[in-house]
Amino acid sequence: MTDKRTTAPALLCDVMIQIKQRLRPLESQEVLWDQAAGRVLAQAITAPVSLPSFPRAAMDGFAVRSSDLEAASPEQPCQLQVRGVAYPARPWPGTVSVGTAVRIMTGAAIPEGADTVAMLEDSEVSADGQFVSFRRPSPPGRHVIAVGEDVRAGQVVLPAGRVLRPQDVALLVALGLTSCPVVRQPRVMLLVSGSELVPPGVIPKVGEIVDSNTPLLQALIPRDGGQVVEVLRVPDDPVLLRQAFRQALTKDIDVVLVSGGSSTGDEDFCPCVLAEMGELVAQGLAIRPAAPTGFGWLNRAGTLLPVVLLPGNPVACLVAYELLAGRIIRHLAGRSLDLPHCQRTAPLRESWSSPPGRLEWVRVCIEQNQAVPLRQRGASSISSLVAADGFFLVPEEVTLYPAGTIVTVYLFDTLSGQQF
Ligand SMILES: Nc1nc2c(c(=O)[nH]1)N[C@H]1C(S)=C(S)[C@@H](COP(=O)(O)OP(=O)(O)OC[C@H]3O[C@@H](n4cnc5c(N)ncnc54)[C@H](O)[C@@H]3O)O[C@H]1N2
Ligand code: MOO
Repeated sequence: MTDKRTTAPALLCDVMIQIKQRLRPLESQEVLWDQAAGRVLAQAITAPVSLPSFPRAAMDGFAVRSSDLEAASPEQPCQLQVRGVAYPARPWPGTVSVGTAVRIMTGAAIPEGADTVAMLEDSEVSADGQFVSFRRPSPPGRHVIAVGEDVRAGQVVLPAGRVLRPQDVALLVALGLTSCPVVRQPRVMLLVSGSELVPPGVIPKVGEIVDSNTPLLQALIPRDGGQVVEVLRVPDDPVLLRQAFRQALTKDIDVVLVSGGSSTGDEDFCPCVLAEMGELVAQGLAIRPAAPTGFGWLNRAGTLLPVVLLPGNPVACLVAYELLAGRIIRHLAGRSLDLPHCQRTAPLRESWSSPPGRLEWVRVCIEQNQAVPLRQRGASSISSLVAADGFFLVPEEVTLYPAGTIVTVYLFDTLSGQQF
């Protein structure tokens, strides 16, 4: 094995520039509507039809000719002859002629001849049901949903790049579309290195620890539109690591995330193996925590496979995922590179000093609308991640945020149900 870290830590932004230059979002695939929510639309959708496609009643009442009720007043009600009933599934087939009305239910097609719906509440029906009278006019278009009022045929209803929401899928289906083109989901391989690791559910002996990074990553990756398709646990052994990297080259995957073995310890072989078998672009990033994070490429038959070396410490693993790996997955998935968290601003309750030249990721709680950095700062403390409401970032050039500085807090909870 060659020498350990010898170069200065790379800037995260420089690594991201290379990634954007060398990697394109994945190709599109057609999915059925029931698989579309949460996927990224690959092409804009143009409405093939108008919605509604026929004029519809917005209220229960009577479809009438507005001109018939022009003179209606409490003193001189207008009486019309009732000719039939229009239901949503059973349109009334005739034409509403002068002096006539058709009872109509909400959602039913407005029959020919009628141009307004007089509400049921404004009507008085004769005992035999043959006539109906109105005490006030109903202007043209009243309680009628016109053709194209919701969507006009030819209109762009959803732009390319949209992460489809449930209501977007409802619109697609309402327009008669049963599938749509979406960006293929990046397929991710997790390569989990560490001789001390036992899989989730196995009771560790002394010296062993449970692999908690795999569940962490398996839960984070779908948030960014990726799919974990392979998980491989490998002891800290360069021969087995080389074998695992070779295996990665045979798999139908788009990204490799390696957990552990990224640093300078005697058994941290991942950077060297990556350098040997591909290209190690960065060994160490100017970030804190997760400084040992590495990045590089494997070359699979001319196609570049990005490889992120995530530090083994759980907090560092999460930070390296959020700042680098998650961004690569979102880029491939056609999503924004911005952090996907809900954000809020809050003043810092106490001052915060930060090392120069490193982007710092700080765990924080929101208390009484103030951002309170956590006391527990260890890179192996999973409970600190659980206790935190979110994090804020301190840019490379900042060394001090005095108390009261307004920081942007990225919240771990994705829905804003939480009350602070
Ligand atoms: N001399 C130096 N030593 C270290 C440096 C350094 O710059 N110089 N950096 C430290 C930092 S910062 C970190 S972070 C760690 C990163 O180390 P590795 O990526 O090589 O990770 P490991 O040594 O394999 O593990 C570190 C720690 O995390 C535990 N671990 C590993 N994998 C998992 C997992 N899947 N689930 C839960 N916990 C895991 C592992 O047991 C170790 O306790 O290096 C420092 N050292
Ligand atoms: O990245 Mo390490 O977790 O800073 O200790």
